[in-house]
Amino acid sequence: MLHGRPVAVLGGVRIPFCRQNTAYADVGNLGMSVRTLGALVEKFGLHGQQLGEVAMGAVIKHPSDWNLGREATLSSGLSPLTPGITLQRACGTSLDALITIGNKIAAGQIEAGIGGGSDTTSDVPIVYGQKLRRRLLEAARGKTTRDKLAAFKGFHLRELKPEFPGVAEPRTGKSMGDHCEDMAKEWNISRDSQDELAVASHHKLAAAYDRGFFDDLVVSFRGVSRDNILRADTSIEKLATLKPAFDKVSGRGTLTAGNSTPLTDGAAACLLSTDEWAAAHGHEVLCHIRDAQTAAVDFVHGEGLLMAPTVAVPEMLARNGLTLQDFDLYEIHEAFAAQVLCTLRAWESEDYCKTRLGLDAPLGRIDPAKLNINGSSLATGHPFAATGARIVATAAKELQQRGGGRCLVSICTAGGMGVVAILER
Ligand SMILES: CC(=O)SCCNC(=O)CCNC(=O)[C@H](O)C(C)(C)COP(=O)(O)OP(=O)(O)OC[C@H]1O[C@@H](n2cnc3c(N)ncnc32)[C@H](O)[C@@H]1OP(=O)(O)O
Repeated sequence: MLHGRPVAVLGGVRIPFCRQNTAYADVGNLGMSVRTLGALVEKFGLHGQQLGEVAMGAVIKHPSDWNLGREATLSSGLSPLTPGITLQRACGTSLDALITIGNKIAAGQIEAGIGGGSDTTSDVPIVYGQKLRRRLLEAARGKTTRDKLAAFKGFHLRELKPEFPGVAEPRTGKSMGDHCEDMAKEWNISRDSQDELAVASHHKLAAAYDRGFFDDLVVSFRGVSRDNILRADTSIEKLATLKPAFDKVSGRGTLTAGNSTPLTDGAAACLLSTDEWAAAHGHEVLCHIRDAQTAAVDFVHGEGLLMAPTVAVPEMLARNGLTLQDFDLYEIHEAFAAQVLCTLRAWESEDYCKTRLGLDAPLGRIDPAKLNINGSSLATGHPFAATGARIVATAAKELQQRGGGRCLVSICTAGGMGVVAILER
């Protein structure tokens, strides 16, 4: 989809992203989403207005969040006649939310809508095992005290053992970091190159904050005004001292706390519309979403878990008659420094491009000076479902400030998928 009416990006906002168990430990997805949507409503003067749709998502979600998109909309200041939907594609969630809104706009179903996402790694749903859950339901249904007590016949204390949401892939039992460590070994990605990319991300983000780039993109929340993950004073020498975080035994582990995204809380959202709606409401169009694509890899049988963007991008380029070099900016989500470097190396590899991607020649090298120029997830942090909207808001503003250009957005996700898009002004 998206090839219908042009889909305009009018802008976005986010709250500062915060390390797990810090400033947002007691807020949860709904609180973060409401603050973010409320700020977007404020920024674009949307009080009381009815939009076509709000699509929000969260990866780690409480049942009490209910339909997060609708619940957050109801507290955002928008008209209660604005519908809301909740969706989820792991780390690609809010880019997918924006594509969903964009497709509705392109198809002529709505004139304007919001896409975004939120994630908490602090206020996570911790549940009891199935046996105790069944007992509790049975007890709740019991009409008499005797019935209720009967539900606990044979109860054992071990049933109280809590179950935490896992960060491991259900099919492999390995964490994202374990999978990315495998990828780094397969593609011979050195520790130094990972640390260099991580330090550069922090320095670029700090510089962007210092020159005021984020002044209208990041709204303070809970007394925080900048991502508390950002370390402007980090250095390659400091990162070199950190121990491997995932492969701790082989002596060949290269992923550390410094070149991996930390567990993060945060939320972000963007406003999309038709060109006509933007003009009628007095808003500048920052850029358009030209196209988008998703792909998946068979990580269960050996492909790199986070390599799906390498497949999605050439499919999207071919459809649009573009080469990998036809971009002024590249926003590649930094799940791990190694994942970005594996992706770039794969696109440069003649063997991979021919045998895996079915291309005649490698996609080639990109200009590193155009990559994540305002920092990315290694420095901002990565609240899974918020990252896509953070990236689109950042890239749209950068394109507007430059007065034109084209940006490739690329996000890898858990479950071996990739979501990519082209932004253009
Ligand atoms: C598709 C996707 O996006 S997949 C990605 C999904 N996300 C994930 O999987 C999250 C991955 N990350 C993690 O699991 C965790 O952050 C880990 C395991 C990497 C690290 O966890 P922790 O060990 O708790 O990290 P912690 O924040 O304590 O940092 C460890 C040390 O490194 C130091 N450190 C971390 N980053 C930096 C930095 N940039 N500069 C200097 N020092 C740093 C810390 O100060 C700390 O030092 P200390 O031990 O002296 O206090």
